Amino acid sequence: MPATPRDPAVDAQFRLGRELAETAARGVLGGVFYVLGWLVVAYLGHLPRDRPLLALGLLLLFVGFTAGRVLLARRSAQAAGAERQLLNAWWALFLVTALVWGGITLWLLLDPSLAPTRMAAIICTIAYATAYAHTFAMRWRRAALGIALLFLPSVVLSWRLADLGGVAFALTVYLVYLLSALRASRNQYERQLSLELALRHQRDRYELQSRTDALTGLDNRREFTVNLERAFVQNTPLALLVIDIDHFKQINDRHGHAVGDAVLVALAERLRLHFDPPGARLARIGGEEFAVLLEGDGGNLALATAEQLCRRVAASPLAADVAGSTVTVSIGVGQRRRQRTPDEFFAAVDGALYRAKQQGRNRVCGLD
Ligand SMILES: Nc1nc2c(ncn2[C@@H]2O[C@H](COP(=O)(O)OP(=O)(O)OP(=O)(O)O)[C@@H](O)[C@H]2O)c(=O)[nH]1
Repeated sequence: MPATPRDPAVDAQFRLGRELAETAARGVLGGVFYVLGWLVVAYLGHLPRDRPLLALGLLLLFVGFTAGRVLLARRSAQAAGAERQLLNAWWALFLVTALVWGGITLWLLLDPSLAPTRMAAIICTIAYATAYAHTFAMRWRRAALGIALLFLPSVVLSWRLADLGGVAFALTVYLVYLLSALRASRNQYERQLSLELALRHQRDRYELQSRTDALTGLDNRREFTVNLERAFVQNTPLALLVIDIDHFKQINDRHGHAVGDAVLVALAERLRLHFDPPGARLARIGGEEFAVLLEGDGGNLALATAEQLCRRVAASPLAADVAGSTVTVSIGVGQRRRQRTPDEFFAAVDGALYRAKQQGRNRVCGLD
């Protein structure tokens, strides 16, 4: 059974897509909280009355940031191929918002006339920084920068303002807590993502196994049926070979089951060399029975290709252990013409294989 290839590029793309989806889901509402925070802070500081233009200008700025988030969320939903640029745009918006809010708190703390609104501003700052630590740990360095932009002005200035001494201590302790919470969230995010990737790999592996023949690695009968039905629906030129090893029971009886298996594996390898996947779909559809679906131009050459294969198998031993005895195959082959269903087509080609067996084996029979 072939192993499922683990493609690091596919994993990286999955991580990026997942990160963008989570950033968009968590980020889209955040802008509204800055608008609300600013409304409260401006109201408590009597800014609409004392400095209406500034109050309105900052309100419009936060509304603009929120609109930017909504636009980015829309684009993120159809991001195929532009995930990295969109993530950078999200973070630019987050960090600019944090910078503006940090600047506002700096101003509020420095201006004694705005003392009544300081606590509201600090509480909003704590809330915004907490959101960074718990919901944006996917990029911990950027989140730490966001926390610093929001929080440092409050921490630094509260240490310098005599009336905020107690708050300064609490803010400093909280900042340390936030940074450790950010680290913990980051580890949890990574663990969850790794688990999800492992589950995806497991799902892909089971999915591949359900389509593949365990011994030869070719498609199994179920996959063959799916491909035959699909090719039928697409209505492109289509040919089918059904190949059966002659007297396979004798090979098992004479040389043992393990050698029989080796012959099956060797024939599968011969088929891979003889045909040209993916133009041909190769399957093991029964014990010692194989099928080849040829789509497109290859279908026109089916009879000649089948005869060549038949000759080549008879000419050289399929596996070292049966070198003394000749292994041959019988092949039924046909192009899709009047058959109305995949079952009808398969039955017709299988009938051709039956005739090849009846006529003495080691030969190719086409449709009547
Ligand atoms: N080694 C091995 N043998 C298998 C496997 N699957 C089926 N067989 C054997 O394949 C043999 C098929 O025998 P038959 O159906 O009588 O066909 P045959 O001997 O090839 O005779 P003709 O098809 O008439 O030429 C049986 O002995 C099965 O046990 C397998 O996976 N490995």
